[in-house]
Order: sequence, then structure tokens, then C-alpha cells
Amino acid sequence: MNILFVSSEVEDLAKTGGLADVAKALPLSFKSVGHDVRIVTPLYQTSSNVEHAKTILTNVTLHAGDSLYHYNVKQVDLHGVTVYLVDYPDYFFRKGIYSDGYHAYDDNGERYAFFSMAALHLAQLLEFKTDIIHCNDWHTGLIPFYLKKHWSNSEYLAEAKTVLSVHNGAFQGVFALDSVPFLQKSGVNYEDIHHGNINYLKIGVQYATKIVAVSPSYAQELQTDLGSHHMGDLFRSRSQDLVGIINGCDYTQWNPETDTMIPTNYSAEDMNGKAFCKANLQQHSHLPVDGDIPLIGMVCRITDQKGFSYLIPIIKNILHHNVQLVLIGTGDPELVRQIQSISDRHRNKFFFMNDFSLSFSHLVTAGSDFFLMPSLFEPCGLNQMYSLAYGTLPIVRAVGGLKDTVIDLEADPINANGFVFDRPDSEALLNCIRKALLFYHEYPQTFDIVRKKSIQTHFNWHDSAMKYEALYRSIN
Ligand SMILES: Nc1ncnc2c1ncn2[C@@H]1O[C@H](COP(=O)(O)OP(=O)(O)O[C@H]2O[C@H](CO)[C@@H](O)[C@H](O)[C@H]2O)[C@@H](O)[C@H]1O
Repeated sequence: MNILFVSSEVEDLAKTGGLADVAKALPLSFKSVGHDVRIVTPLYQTSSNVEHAKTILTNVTLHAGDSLYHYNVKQVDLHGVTVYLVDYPDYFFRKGIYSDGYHAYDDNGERYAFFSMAALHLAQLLEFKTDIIHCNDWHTGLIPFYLKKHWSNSEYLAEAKTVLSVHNGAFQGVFALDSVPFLQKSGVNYEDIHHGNINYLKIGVQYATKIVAVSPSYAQELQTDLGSHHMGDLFRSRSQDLVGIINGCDYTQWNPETDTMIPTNYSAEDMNGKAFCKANLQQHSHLPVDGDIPLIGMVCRITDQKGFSYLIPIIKNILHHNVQLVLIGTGDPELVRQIQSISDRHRNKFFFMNDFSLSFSHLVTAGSDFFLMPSLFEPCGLNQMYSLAYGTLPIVRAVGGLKDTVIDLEADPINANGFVFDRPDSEALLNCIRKALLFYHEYPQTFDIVRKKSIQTHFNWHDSAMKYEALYRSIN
């Protein structure tokens, strides 16, 4: 099949979170089973690995309402998959991808409406006869709508079907219609405008041929009032076309046997290297180097989604125990300030790195004993899969993809690979962490068995790609 995979971020080129991981791994899996898949993504000022990008379209003109856009298209190769980079500096040559670090850019509505149009436009210009357009999150939510309104007679796009993956339904892209002038002229239906605003994700869910939630549990949650980010009616109305497909783990990047970013390699058969990684992590984190102290790691965007509202109040209680905590993340400045201040007061137990570092994220994943992910909601979650691959037992809340991938020790001792709590509150979280610490101290042999087993838990991208493929075939 000919698949156009459109994403605002792609691992190795530009990344703020898990969307990028998926936008690389899934197309590569499609390619490996013989599909012609092309990725479309913006060329940002901060994009990596684009020095040798080849310009394939120069100064092409896109008419959008009364506006005229002149843009270029560049091309790079990502492990055998062609990536088209939409080059429009006015929108994408900025310090950040979506924000200046504090505030979302005012013209995000315009930026991604243009990007979505350009993705369709360039498929037409490049004569790519498309079977499937795979959209991802709100940034590309307008594509199914544009396709229907403006490209239904196109030789190359008329037969295309759209699939929208919802990686994070909390981000919906809500913009005042009058802030996106060309959108006013593109035939938006009256019923899609709410108090003068247009919601890109809603439009996507409404018009896409199929909708994919990135885990089966998230697909169910999206149809409840509590878990739907206020879009329950819409998701319920599309329940026949909504499926849950769990993400995979990219074991070419996340494998303790081959990882070149950690100080030494190890495997389920020989775990010695893990202790060395722990010592190295303690050193890098300016913590006492002591193999007996349980070490809890965390790698995430610092946002409410990740459970900080009930984690921050009990960090002090966690640190009353003989434990070390290492957290790397960037995000909400107020949460960052609170976390930094706790870390400053507990320097010998809690290291906080307010940065985005791939290599340190690998070291935390390998060197920790436990990986904390107490998310308020978690569409799929990738870091719990990464930590399982490194024998680092996840402590998670039973929500979304976390529920689908982590099995609690108390609930199912035979198949357990981590620790799970239910209620999104400080007490439940603290109890769960205490259980994990107790287990570490009291049952070291069982702890070793469980972590060896966790390394053998696999979530292959190939399996997920096959589910997507079956979905594609069902609509083609
Ligand atoms: N400071 C830092 N330094 C280095 N790396 C960092 C980092 N902060 C985060 N990362 C990396 O970013 C990715 C985060 O992925 P997640 O899936 O866990 O969350 P995210 O909420 O961004 O993704 C959303 O989309 C994905 C993909 O579908 C869903 O799994 C998820 O539930 C949903 O919220 C991981 O690769 C992680 O290692």
C-alpha cells in the first residue's frame, strides 16, 4: 500500500515526546513488510540530521482561501524511509517546536493548518497515489476534512482513506476561527464552530475514516465521560470506527544488550552490568554510590498528565525512606520550580535534571531499580516498556496503556512485571511505592526473578504494525 504518514515530530529529526518515537518506528515497520510509506513533517530550525536534505520542490504555490503560500520541500532518508520536510521558515524557523518554552506560539492554528494542507498538496505534486493518509494528533486533525472538501477530485488523493491516531487527546488544538483566516474560507461547517472556535482534533475524529487510540484501554476510556477529555459524545458516536492498538517498543534503540549510550551492556542471563550502570547513574546524579539503596528513576515531560499533582506533595515522604530518586524532564515552569526546590533541599537523595537528554534518559532507564510513572492519564506510555526491557520495574497507575502493559505483583504474582495502583491520589501512590521498596529489601531473590522476567516481556512494533495493516486493508 502507499501510505502517507503525517506527523509534527519524528524521532531523529525533531522530538518533544512519545509521538516522535511512534512516527519513526511505525513507518519503519511498514517499510519492512513492503509498503511504500513516506513521512511528511515540518522542517524546523531545530531539526537534526537534515544537513544533507535534498531540495525536491522549490517555491511551490499553495492557494488557501485568499492566502498564497510559497514553500519548498526537502527530502531526507530515515533508515530507508523517505521523509518529506515542509520548508516554510515563517512558521517553522523558531527556537521551539510548539512554544518558546513558556507559551504556545500564537499562530499554532495557522502553522499546522498550513502544514496539513501542504502534506496533501505535496502528495499531489509528487504524484504519490495515496491509499492511506495516517494522521497523528491535533496537528494533522484537519487533513481528513481538507481531503474531503478540496481533494475529492484529485487523481492521486481521491481514493485515499484517512486514519487518525490519538496519542494524546488532552491536546486538541482549539483556535479562534478568525485567527486562521484561510480556514474561514475553506468551508468549515457551521456545526464545527463552537463559540467562534474550531477544534482540530474534533474535526479529525469527525472526518477520519478510522480512529486509533494508542492502547485498547485508552480506546475504552475515550468513550467515557471521565477519560475522554470532554469529547465522550463524539468518541461514542464513532465507536464503530474507533479501535485501540498498543504501541510497540523499538528494541533497536532500547536494548540493554546493545545500547551504546549506557556504560556497560547486560542481559537477563547476565545482570552484572546493571549494577555498574546504577553506580554510574549515581555518580552522574551526584548521589552516594551505594548498590544497596533502591533507586527510583523517572523520565517524562513535566506536565499534569504525568501525575505531578499527587506526586509532588509526597516526594518528601518518599525521601524519608532509604531511597534515591532521579528525575529528568522539561515542561511546565511552575511544576519545574516546585520540583527543583524539593531537589535542592534533598541534594543527597533526589537529583532533578531539568533538561532533554537522550543519553541521560537511557542511563536512568538502565541504572534505576524502579521506574516511576504515576500518570493521571496515559494513552499508551513508552517509558514503562523501555524500563521493562532494562529490568527496571515500573511503578504505574492503572490507566490507559500502563494498565495494558504492567502486571501488579500483588494481583498476579506469577506473571507480575511491576507495581500498579489505582486511585489518582497521593496516598495510593505512596502505598504503592512503599510496597515496591519493601519487596526490594525483603525479597531480593524474587526481585531478581521478576526483573529478569520483565526483560523478556516484549512489545514488538511488528505486531502493532500488523494490526494497523489489517485496519488499513479493512477500508481499502
Ligand atoms: N527530558 C527528556 N529527555 C529525554 N527524553 C525524554 C525526556 N522527556 C521525555 N522523553 C522521551 O519522550 C518519550 C515520551 O514518551 P511517552 O509515550 O511516555 O509520553 P508522551 O506523553 O510524550 O507521549 C504521548 O504519545 C505517546 C505515543 O503514542 C503515548 O505513548 C503517550 O501515552 C502519550 O502521552 C520517551 O521516548 C521518553 O524517553
